[in-house]
Amino acid sequence: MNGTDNVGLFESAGKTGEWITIPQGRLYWAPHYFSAQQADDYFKHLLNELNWRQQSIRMFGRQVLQPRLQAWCGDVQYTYSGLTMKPEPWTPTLLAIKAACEQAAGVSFNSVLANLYRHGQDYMGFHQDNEKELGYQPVIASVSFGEQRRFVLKHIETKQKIEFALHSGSLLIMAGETQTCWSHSVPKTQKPMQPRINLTFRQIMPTDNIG
Ligand SMILES: O=C(O)CCC(=O)C(=O)O
Ligand SMILES: [Fe+2]
Repeated sequence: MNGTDNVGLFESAGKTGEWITIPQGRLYWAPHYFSAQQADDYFKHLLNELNWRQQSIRMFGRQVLQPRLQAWCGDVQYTYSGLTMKPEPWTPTLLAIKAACEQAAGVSFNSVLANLYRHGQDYMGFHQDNEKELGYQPVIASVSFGEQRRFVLKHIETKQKIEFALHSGSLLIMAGETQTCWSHSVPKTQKPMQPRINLTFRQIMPTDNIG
């Protein structure tokens, strides 16, 4: 990680991570939250268990296929970029990982967006996870299994960039003002890349409760 001060050290059940204060945001970074073996097992299970789909979203009035596969699981549906995703049920693997993430995050999650980057040409462009269903200052826990990919945070105003190498077994939590003041992305690359699975756990408010 570059360009920030690391503040405080945090331990949870022997899995060491730290909360990091960035300008207008807060991150928790635990590079080895899951062991390499555990991460490898999770990768294989998730690859088989989840109902991976390549979905299309509306962009500039056109339907565009997303450059990755996704699955949405949990207790509530979710709409973003004009795409409403009905949730698939939790699997035992997802529930185990969710519990581990909740321990570090100190909050509970009711949904997960799973992303499968099949190769280096699969990516996620700069975006903010700031839908109103996520509420004020959402806490989003992101775990990675499989291939290591770059994760780039960019401050909306100052354009400052902070980069993480999200390798297998790592946990990154975004909290505080991070979704308001920063966007984030997983860039594509020409380098040969093996598949990577990312899970982002979220707490979604049921849409009827939003005024
Ligand atoms: O794959 C990642 O690390 C990021 C995923 C992400 O930003 C998202 O699902 O909103
Ligand atoms: Fe995101």
